[in-house]
Formats: sequence, structure tokens, C-alpha cells
Amino acid sequence: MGKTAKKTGKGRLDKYYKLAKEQGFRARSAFKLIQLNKKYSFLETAKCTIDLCAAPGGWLQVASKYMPTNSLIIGVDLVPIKPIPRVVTFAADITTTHCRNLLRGEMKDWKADVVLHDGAPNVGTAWIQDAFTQSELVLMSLKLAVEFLIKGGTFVTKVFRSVDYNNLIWVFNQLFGKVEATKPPSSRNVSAEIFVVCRDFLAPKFIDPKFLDPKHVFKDLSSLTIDKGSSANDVQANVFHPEKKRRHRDGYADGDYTLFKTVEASAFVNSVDPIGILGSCNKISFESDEEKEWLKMDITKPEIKLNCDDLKVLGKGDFKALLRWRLALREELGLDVSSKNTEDATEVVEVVEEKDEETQISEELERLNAEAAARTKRERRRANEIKTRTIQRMQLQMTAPLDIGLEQTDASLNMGQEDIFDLEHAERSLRNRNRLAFMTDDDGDVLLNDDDEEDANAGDDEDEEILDEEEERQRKVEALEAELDGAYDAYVDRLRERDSKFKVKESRKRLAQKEEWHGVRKNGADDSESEGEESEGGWDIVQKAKLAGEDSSDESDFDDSEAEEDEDEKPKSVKKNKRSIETQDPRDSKRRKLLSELVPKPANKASSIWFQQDVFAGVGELDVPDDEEMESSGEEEEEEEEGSGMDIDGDQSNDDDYETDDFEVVPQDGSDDEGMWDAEGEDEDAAKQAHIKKHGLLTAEAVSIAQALVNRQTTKTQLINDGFNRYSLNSKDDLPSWFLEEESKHYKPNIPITKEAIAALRAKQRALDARPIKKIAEAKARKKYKAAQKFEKAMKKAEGVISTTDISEREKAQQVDKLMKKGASAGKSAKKEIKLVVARGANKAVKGRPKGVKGRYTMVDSRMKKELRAKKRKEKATKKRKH
Ligand SMILES: C[S@@+](CC[C@H](N)C(=O)[O-])C[C@H]1O[C@@H](n2cnc3c(N)ncnc32)[C@H](O)[C@@H]1O
Repeated sequence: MGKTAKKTGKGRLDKYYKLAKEQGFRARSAFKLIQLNKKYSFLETAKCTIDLCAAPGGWLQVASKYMPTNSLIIGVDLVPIKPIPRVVTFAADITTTHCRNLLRGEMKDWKADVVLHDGAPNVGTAWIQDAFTQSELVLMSLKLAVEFLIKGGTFVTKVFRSVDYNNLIWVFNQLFGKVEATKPPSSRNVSAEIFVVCRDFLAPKFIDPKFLDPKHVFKDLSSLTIDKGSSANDVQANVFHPEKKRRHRDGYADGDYTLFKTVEASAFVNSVDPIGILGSCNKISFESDEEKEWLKMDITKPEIKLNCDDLKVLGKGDFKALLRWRLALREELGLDVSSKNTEDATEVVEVVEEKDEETQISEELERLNAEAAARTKRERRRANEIKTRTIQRMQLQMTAPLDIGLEQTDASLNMGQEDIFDLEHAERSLRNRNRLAFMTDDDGDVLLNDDDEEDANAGDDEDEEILDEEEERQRKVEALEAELDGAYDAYVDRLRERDSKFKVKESRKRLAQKEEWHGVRKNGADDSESEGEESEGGWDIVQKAKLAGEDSSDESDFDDSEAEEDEDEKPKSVKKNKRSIETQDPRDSKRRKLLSELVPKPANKASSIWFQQDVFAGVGELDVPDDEEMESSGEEEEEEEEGSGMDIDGDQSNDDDYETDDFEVVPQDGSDDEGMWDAEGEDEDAAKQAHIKKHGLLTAEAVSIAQALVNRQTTKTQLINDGFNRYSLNSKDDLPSWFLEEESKHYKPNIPITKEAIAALRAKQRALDARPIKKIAEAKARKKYKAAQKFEKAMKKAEGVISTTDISEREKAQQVDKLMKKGASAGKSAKKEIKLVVARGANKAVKGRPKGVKGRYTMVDSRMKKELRAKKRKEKATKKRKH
């Protein structure tokens, strides 16, 4: 369990996590029950509560805290629950009859006032499956609840907002007087969980098993209705009474995530929702003869066929290509009547007048001019549309102002008018950004500038334009693309809502863009000042403009964000294994590098001096530290290890699993985030210094240099001189980031490593490995402390004895002697000799002292021990109940 896990989990260590830790709750989920109980007050009056799926026991702790003292609390979970005072727990699967029998055994003929269920199964696999098994688990818990609940009792359950949600609520409503779904504040918004509090259990005499059968509840709700004729106490399912049907919902049907969907090419071509098909299917197949013919057509390029084979791997660009292909094919097939086809179909009668050559030329010129003007207008309008769309998105706070410039770039690229590597273009794009930055009115609403308004007005009369075939197709493609953009935006929005981390990522990305952008502006200014540097500066502007936008083409724009999405779409367990400092922010990677290379590169004078200081700092660390030093460093490391996000079982993967269900186990040993280096918050130098201070500079290179210094093989001056090299005076400011990145990877100072250095490091490592573990050290210290305390106590008692006047001096001396012996022996507790006796017949006769055993004895028969304990527990429980 390393820092990685801790780091990943850190974002989740919210106020409830801390509160849980402070208040000694085993899981932050304890607050969910506290908040639910605050709202509905079911615990204070409950005499018996059953908690299904209770591990590690957060809810049980809450129940034990809020329920009356002599109440019965039973907790069940697949995994054993560490003992909690006043709580009976056992390990069982709540879906089994074994569990039911165990509960029955504990409950006898009692009824529970409250049944709780916070179960979360199989977390970590596909969500849709989780949701389903979660719903099943809910139904299983309901099954137990209806068996054990008292009339008027309360059932609290966690439900996922899945397609089964309404069915479950419907079933609850048949069995309880009041059913309310609520999300306590401590339940994370990103979590799909919701808690349903079902009060006033109706306790019907007969419940149709179909109500508790997942097959019926989730698949065929229409067959489940209350028999109106039956008594109020009967809940019965009438088959095929279509009282309530499962509502059709948008989104994916159950199992869609796992099914491989193939759609026929003809269905895709003829569909009115081609984008929907692309989004929901895995493959477009060409099976029929007609479809096979399509494959032979010129418009069906090999990449189209390739794209059709696996839709799930395609990017936006590929989807667009498929949509374009579909349109072209439809036109070929005559499904879309293009202007060309109309022309073909309509008999055109042209009355041709005789014209002289000059008139013909001037008419031709006029026509060409009109066409050119119309084209320019269209282009302007299109650019305007894109801009308006972006502005709308800005107003909805869906994008940052920077994006406008980028979309402009996209638009211009689409038109094929400008080249991204063109300096003029870069400057124009900068101007666009500057201009757009001022386009807000006093209220902060985004305004169009004059040009835009003009364009917008000009657009009015464009309906009359007659588009040629190519343009018409273009428009269709654009409409589809716009739809695709819209669908994509909606998807991003959904993602954003679902994952709060996404927002953080996005804002980081924007920040990085802004920083690059400032760099661009600065360079732009420099550029205008120094003519001589123009070409280089210009290149830089273009590069930085590209970097600022990260991607200048439409497609790459999508692909990048897609990559990020893919990241988001990965199962959380995979994501969590990544360090959170591994972000898009280039500064983070820099920091990582700085940390990973304890000996920094002497890239310039300043850093070479730093390098020397580090080396000298390392000299002091050369000796293997003494025990005390070692212990403290060991403890520090241990703390760090312990602070690295653990769960109750010390199993991070388990913790992670819980996390996906908005469930987090709180470590109970007081360890915290100490020792964690927060790469995001600290500045580089501070981070470096802190790291050096903490870990020392015991890299092999550092030790070699230090040894060379100590053995006088080199001098300080020599070392400093070595620090200067051809890279020392390089100014990083003017270099493109890709270059710096490459350089940092491949240029490394080659500092010779000596055998002695390696030996010293190994020795240190061995010493570290041999150090006692923290717990042993602590136990020893505790023992010492207790002995000292006992001795002090004995001294005090001895003083008391001496000052007593009632007893003789001899008696005093005897008592003092006894006390001192006792005090001195404290901490040296002689190990009691354990004598093992195989008590014959003990297996048969459990009761009483086994034959031939004198004095104090302990039974070590584990089976018998358990049985005895269980017996005692039962006796205790019965006693309590009788009270
Ligand atoms: C979110 S945790 C419960 C946390 C608990 N309420 C608390 O506050 O500590 C979900 C638990 O459901 C348990 N669980 C899942 N499926 C189960 C099943 N079929 N039977 C019993 N327990 C189950 C898991 O072992 C897990 O401990």
C-alpha cells in the first residue's frame, strides 16, 4: 500500500471522513444513518434493530449509540465484523437461508423495530451489473425485513438510481404505509445511491412471493398488482393485471453495456437517427447482397469498412466520415434527392437568346462575382454560427472564453482558408481572442460585436440562396456534425455532473492553457518590439498558439478530450491506481521528475549551485545512522505507510471497492495524511527542499561524490567547476516545451558511481530493514513506562507504610520490602509456565473441571470454546429480553 493509493483516496477524505475519524466511527457512512435518523427518528424508540450488510460496523456503532441501552442490535455481513459493545454480529450472506436461520436463532420470537440495509455487492465491475445486483440485494433485504419486522416497523435501505428504482419503490409502497426516498448530505452527490426509508410496516398476513422475487419485480412489474378484493392484510400478486407498467426511460436498457450490438448497414443508412446508431452499436455489418455491393462502391473507402468493424474505438472524426459516407450513399441510392437529381428529373426548357460576346463575358463575370459574394457570406455566417454556439456555451458556463478562439480556428480550418503554421493566422487568432475578451456587457452577458451583428442581419436574406449539390451535401454534413457536437456536449455535461473530478481536471487544463496563452501574448509583444527576432518569434507564436489550443484541428480537439474521457470511463479501480499528481498539468510532471531525480541536473548556474548544496547535504548522511536516528526515521516511514489510505483490514483494494459505492472505511489508528507530499500545493523549491530534508540525498551518485570529497579525491572547487557545462547557461525561457521535455528525458549528467557508495547505501538499507517494527518499539516503550509507573506507585505506598504509626518497625520493613519487590519486578513479568494437560474425557464431558487438573485452568479446545461463548451469549440475550 503505497502513497499512490493514499493520494488517490485523498480527494475523498472529506469532512465526514474526518468527522468519522474524530468520533471513532468505523466508516464515514455512519453519518448517513445519523442524518437519516435525525430526519425520521427511528432509532431512539427501537428495541431491536437488524443491520443487514453491516461491515465494518459504522451503522451498528450509530445504532448502539442512539438506541436505548437494553436494546438488541444484530449485524450481519459477508465479512466478519469486529466486536462492538452491545451488538451481536455474525458473518453470513443475507441472500441465503442460512442467514435467515441465524437471524431466527438470535431473534427467537422477537420482532425487529428497524431493519437497516446498506449493502453494496460486486462493486468494481460494470456499473449496470452492480446496479442490478444491488437491486436484487435490496429485494433480499426486504424479504428478511418483512419476516422480522414488527407491524409499524421501519425498513431503511440503500437503492441505486437505476432502471429498477421505480419497481422497488412500487413494491415498498405495497408493504409500507409511508415510503420516502432521500439522499442524506453525507452521501456524495456523485454517487448514484439514494436511501429509501419505509415506515409503518403493514405486516400483511400473506405476501405473494412474487413481490420479493427479482425475476418478477424487475422484469415483469405488470404482472404484480394488489388484489383489490383480498383483505387489507393480504398482499397478493395478480398475474397479468396491467395496472402499472415499467415506464420507458431514455438511456440504455439493462445489459446494453455488456451486449455486443451489430447493426446492418442498411439500417444505418436508412435510419432517421444515424448518430444514435453510432453511439449505441459496436459494429455495422454488410451481410445482404445489396450491402455487399455498397462495399464495392467508390465512395466506400477501405477506412470506412474498417471503421464499421468496431464503432467503439472510433473518434469524432471517424464518426463524421461515416456520416458523410452515409449521406453520399443515400444520394447514390436516390434516397436523398439532391439538386442534381432534381435537375435530372425535371425537364429543363431553356430559351437561349443570341448574345454578343461582350454581354456574355460581362454576364459571366457578374455570375462569378455573385457566387463569390454568396460563398463569402456563407462562410461568414458559418463562422458566426460557431461563434454564437460557443458564446451560448460560455453563457451556460460550459466553456472558457479561450475556446472561442479555438473554435474560430476550427472553423477556418474547416474552410480550408488558413494554415495553422501561418504566422499571420496565429496573430489573427490572437486578435480574435483579444477582441472576444471584451465582448461582454455590464451585466456580464456576452455580446456580439458589430461585425457579427452585421453578419447576422446579412444572414436573413440567405434563405433565398440556391445551393449547388456540393453545398447542399456540405450543409447536411454540417447539420449532422452540429448534432454530433451537441450530442458530444451533452455527453460531456453528463460526465461533468457525474464526476466531480472531471471539473477539477477541466479547470486544470484551462489553467494550463491560460498559462500557455499568457506566454503567447508575451511573446507576441516581444515580437513586435524586436524585428530581428521575428522569424523565430513567429515560429514560437505559432507553436505556442498551437500549444495554447493544444489542438488546432477539429478532430484532434475531439480526440484529446476523448482521451481524457476514456480516462474517465476507465473502471475506477484502474484509475485509482494512478497517482493523482499524474495530471495533464505539465508542471506536475516536472515536479515528479524533480523528485525522482534526487540529484538535479546542472542545467544552469543556479541549479548547479543547488546541486552542489545537495551533495554537501548528502555528506552528512553518509554514515549509517545510529539506532535512535534509525528508529525515528523508521517511525516516520511507518507513519507514512500507515497514512497511505488504509481500511479496516489494511486492504486498499477493498477500500477502493467501497469507495465506488460512496462508502469509505475510516482508519481507526489515528494515522493521518502526515508524510504525504502534496505535489499540487507546494512550489517546486519548497517541495525539493522538504524532500531532501526528509529523505536525505542518498543516491549512489551523491554518495560517490561525497566519498570522493571526504577521501580528498576531489575538491569542492573541482566539483563546482564540474557543475558548469555546456548546458549550464541555457535559458529555458526561450525553448519550446517539447524540447525541454525531451532534454530532461535524455540529458542526464553522468556521475560515476563507486563500489563504496553502493556498499554504504546497501549497509544503510540493511540497517533500515533490520529496524524493529513500530508496533514492537511502541510496545516496549509502553512496557517501560508502565514499569516506571508501578515503581513510582510502590514508592509512594512504601512512604505511606513508613509514615504509619500503627505497625511495628519490623512489619513496616517487611511490607516495604514486599512493595519494593513488587515495584521492581514490574515490567519484568516472568513468563508463566504453561502446562498443557490433555484432559481425558474432556471431549465428551464439557462441563466442570477435567480430571487430574489442579488450580487455574483454561480450556483450549477451540470448538468447545466457541460453543461455550455462544451459549453464554444466548443466555445473556435471553436475560436482556426478559428485562
Ligand atoms: C457499504 S458496506 C456497509 C457499510 C456499513 N453500513 C457501515 O456503516 O459500516 C456494504 C457491505 O455489504 C456487504 N455485502 C454485500 N453483499 C452482501 C451479502 N450478500 N450478504 C451480506 N453482506 C453483503 C459487504 O460485505 C459490505 O461490507
